[in-house]
Amino acid sequence: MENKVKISTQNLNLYYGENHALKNINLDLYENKITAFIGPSGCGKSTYLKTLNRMNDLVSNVKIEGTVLLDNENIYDPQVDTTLLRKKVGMVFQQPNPFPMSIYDNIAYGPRIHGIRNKAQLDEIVERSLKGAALWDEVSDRLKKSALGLSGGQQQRLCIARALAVEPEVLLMDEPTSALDPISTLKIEDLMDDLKNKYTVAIVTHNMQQATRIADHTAFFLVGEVVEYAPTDELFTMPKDKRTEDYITGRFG
Ligand SMILES: Nc1ncnc2c1ncn2[C@@H]1O[C@H](COP(=O)(O)OP(=O)(O)OP(=O)(O)O)[C@@H](O)[C@H]1O
Repeated sequence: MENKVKISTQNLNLYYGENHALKNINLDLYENKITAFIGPSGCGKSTYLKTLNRMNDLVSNVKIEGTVLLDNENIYDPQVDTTLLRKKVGMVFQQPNPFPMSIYDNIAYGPRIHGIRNKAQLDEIVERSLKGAALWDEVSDRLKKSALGLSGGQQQRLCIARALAVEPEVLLMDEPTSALDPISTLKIEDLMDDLKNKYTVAIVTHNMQQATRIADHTAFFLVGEVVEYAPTDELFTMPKDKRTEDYITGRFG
């Protein structure tokens, strides 16, 4: 299948005060594909991920230059409504962070904020989102119970369901399995493979095996730069840059 660009990053620079954390990033994310960002700690992977739905806007003393096109529209245009942007480009974090409320209310939270009040409609969204996150069968009989009673892996799938509830087009995941056991990790990886049929997915991971298992494309970051970006199997079997080769063979990082 041909690669269609969903997000195009052009000459993106980001500074935290004096720290030039992203250096001239040019990278395209493809629709209905999973793109992984790998690289040593502090190289800018999370920072880059967060530029894709303007989460860094919330950091004080940050300066962002360049362009990020989502379906050919610049998300950094001053006219852009960041609430709507973040509805389109959802995010899942490293630590599962369900709200201290029922499973149902966790999922209904976003749709309610966007004005949906009708009970039947909310019921339908909750069921669809939990099914989409492969959690429905495990929780359908306890929707009114606290989300905090779920296991870590279930909580992370709940957070994915919460992201799906507002019908995003892109899902950003920042090390979504690093706090989970191997079985929960495999469940989330299977789920991601499903999700890409409907969404465009970007994931930061420290786990190179994970990138090879799930990602269509992988970008290798080093001190704020993208050193190499390629189809995952190429990047891991025939890296073009010596620094990529050194990293994937475990010589540093
Ligand atoms: N909110 C912030 N304010 C100031 N500096 C920050 C902030 N967030 C990140 N940085 C700095 O930006 C650089 C890139 O950090 P970032 O978290 O993006 O790296 P990373 O590759 O995701 O690292 P890790 O794998 O450890 O999560 C680092 O030098 C970090 O100290």
